[in-house]
Amino acid sequence: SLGWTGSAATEAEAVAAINCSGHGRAFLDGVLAGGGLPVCECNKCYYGSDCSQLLHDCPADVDSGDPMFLEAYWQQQAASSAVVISGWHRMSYSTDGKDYLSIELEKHIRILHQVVGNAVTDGKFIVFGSGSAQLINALVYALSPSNASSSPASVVASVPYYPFYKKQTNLFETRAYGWGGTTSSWANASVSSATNFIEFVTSPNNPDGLFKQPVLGSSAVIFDYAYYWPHYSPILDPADEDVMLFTNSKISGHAGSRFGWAVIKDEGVFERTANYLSLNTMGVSRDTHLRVLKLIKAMIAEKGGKGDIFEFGHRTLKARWSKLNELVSSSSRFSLQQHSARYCNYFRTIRDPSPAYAWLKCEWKEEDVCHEALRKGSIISRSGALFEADSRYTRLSLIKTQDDFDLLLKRMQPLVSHEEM
Ligand SMILES: C=C(NCc1c(COP(=O)(O)O)cnc(C)c1O)C(=O)O
Repeated sequence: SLGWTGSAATEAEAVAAINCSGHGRAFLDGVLAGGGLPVCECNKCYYGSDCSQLLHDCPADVDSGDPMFLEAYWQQQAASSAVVISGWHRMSYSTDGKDYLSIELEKHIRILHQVVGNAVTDGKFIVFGSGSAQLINALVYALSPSNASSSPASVVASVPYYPFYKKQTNLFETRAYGWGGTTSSWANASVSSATNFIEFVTSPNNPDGLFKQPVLGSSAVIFDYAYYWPHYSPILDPADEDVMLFTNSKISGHAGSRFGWAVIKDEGVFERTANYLSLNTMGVSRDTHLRVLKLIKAMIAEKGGKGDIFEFGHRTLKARWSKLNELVSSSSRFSLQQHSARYCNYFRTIRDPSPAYAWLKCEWKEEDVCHEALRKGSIISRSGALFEADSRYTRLSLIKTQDDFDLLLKRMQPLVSHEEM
């Protein structure tokens, strides 16, 4: 018999057995329906107690980068990815590692980077964050001048950029740093050496999927490698920068677990970042440490095997890209960001990028606000204006559920069948 874990296992199995017709799932902590079992939580546009009904005039929602394309993978890896949390698991504020880190989890993060070959972590420090979202401002704080006498750091990014960089900097700004606009607005200005910049560089980029490099030769650059994983990108050389940001949301797909990390070379910057986390939340939930360790161990164990998550992710996104490319190239109405194939050190072959997002351009003259044109075609996308780019562009998330992607194609089909008036 299973002893004290028996009831936890029985509950988990019962909820996993609830049938939601493949268009939803039930959770242990879901709202209880009649009969005392949690309800099915349905994918967009599906409804009914078992999610089997499809709403006919429901828009395809490809707005958020919600990485649900990996849910199917973990349902296939049920045994290797489950963990039982005892009632007395890590109740203390303190952890076994310094600065609210867990020793085994930090070790396995380093192994994961080694196995994938996408980053150098030897001789560098690691800080955990509740999502890399929490580390965005922690790193800006850590890289800003600590004495009031120096001029504030100007936080900048190149268009199109992930909106959080500007939103968070504006919300949390102090006299030590503030949002300094886009790099292009500084390119021509006579930049005095006194202006110290903190430049965000996302590579591959959100939303356009392109590899990016720093533009201003800033003293401090935060490289956001959220998408530098084989699901989305050929793995060229291991990234080896002073400040690198990663998120598990886009690796295992567990955005809901809120776990990211920074890899930092300079000890002073590490200490300031760790101090921020200590004062902000005293680290990341230890329950999350346990779960993420289990997931990372499973991903490492399956490398190169039939359960390799990166093979699953790449295969899934490659298939989605080929269907989307086929649709878009059949008409002059839209165009997609062109990507070039590169040799991938992970798959040891030349491969196309399969970015998380499609950066779609509306080519017809009168459709200069692209996300509105798509909305009329019952597609919810994320406007290019949010990335400070031209409204002729809009972002399509390709990493949501298969239902979301299938509905996107269904809604795109009629749009590419018309010709310009
Ligand atoms: C979910 C989305 N972005 C997450 C993201 C994040 C935040 O992810 P976290 O789940 O907070 O770790 C950080 N950096 C970049 C470049 C990102 O794209 C999105 O753009 O829809």
